[in-house]
Amino acid sequence: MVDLAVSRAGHPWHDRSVLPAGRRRVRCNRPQEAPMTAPLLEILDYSGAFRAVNGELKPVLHEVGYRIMPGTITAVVGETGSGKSLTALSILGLLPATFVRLSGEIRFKGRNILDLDASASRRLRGEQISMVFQDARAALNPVFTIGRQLADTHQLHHGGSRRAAMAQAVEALRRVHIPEPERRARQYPHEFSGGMAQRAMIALAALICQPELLIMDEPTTGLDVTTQAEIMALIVDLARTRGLTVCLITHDLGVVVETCDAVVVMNAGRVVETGTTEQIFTAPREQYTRRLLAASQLGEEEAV
Ligand SMILES: Nc1ncnc2c1ncn2[C@@H]1O[C@H](COP(=O)(O)OP(=O)(O)OP(=O)(O)O)[C@@H](O)[C@H]1O
Repeated sequence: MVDLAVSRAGHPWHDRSVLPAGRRRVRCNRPQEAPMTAPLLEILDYSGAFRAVNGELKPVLHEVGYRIMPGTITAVVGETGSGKSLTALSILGLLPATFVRLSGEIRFKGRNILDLDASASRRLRGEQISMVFQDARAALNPVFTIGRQLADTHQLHHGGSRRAAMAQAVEALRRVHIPEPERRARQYPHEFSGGMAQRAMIALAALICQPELLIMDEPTTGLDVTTQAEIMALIVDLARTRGLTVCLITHDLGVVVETCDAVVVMNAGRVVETGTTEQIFTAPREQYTRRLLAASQLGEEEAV
């Protein structure tokens, strides 16, 4: 397994014209850090299946294994149905009832989180790992204002007065560049645009919850290119200024080459290849990866 600990400095692909026309490159420019040793998250030989109505097991994840090093942005890429989301949902314990774990471990800071009791698991997932889903408006509660949702979560995690929690909510909206945050805090999710709702979700998941690991499942899908770039710039900024570790599930290899430190390539429930973004985009080892890059017209030109 490749350690996804990387330095961003001097990636040769930074100088290559691999971005589609009109794309803005968002760079982390994180200073070179001391070598990191322990992964924040480690998935080991994780296999799982869905139980059909007739009781049969249909395997969907096959000995999945990858590591995410602290402070990095790691992309998980692969075609639809390759197991990216199921693996992420396994980290959060949000799997459908019909999913059966067949083997493996998911270690967070060295501890297997699949064996925690329900309350320890809830605490860990609320406080140290949080997730941003693709459709932020659907993930937010439609009957409460955005400010109230952020303030409630702030109080739940950090206690304190209602007034202080609301001030933190407004500040979090400001930090994610929502204009007029005081006024916006009094609005409901349906009054937010898709991009603004995604920012509010990031404010909630990253700034209010203050997790160590933020999992983002297609956070920019459905947004226009400019909003996508702004959202990714925000995530990169949070990773750089707060040491946030990000696992980014995406189909958009343009976003990956612009923003990520490391890449996990999945296909048909298996990890095909892992490496630094530079390795994956300039010297992919596996044919599947080369095909994926060729299909997106990024990285190696070779069409396989
Ligand atoms: N609730 C479910 N019941 C049965 N099979 C499921 C269920 N959810 C997912 N699967 C199957 O598990 C496999 C992995 O799905 P998963 O959602 O992890 O893929 P993905 O890589 O995230 O795809 P996408 O990019 O389309 O989101 C697929 O074959 C999918 O059909």
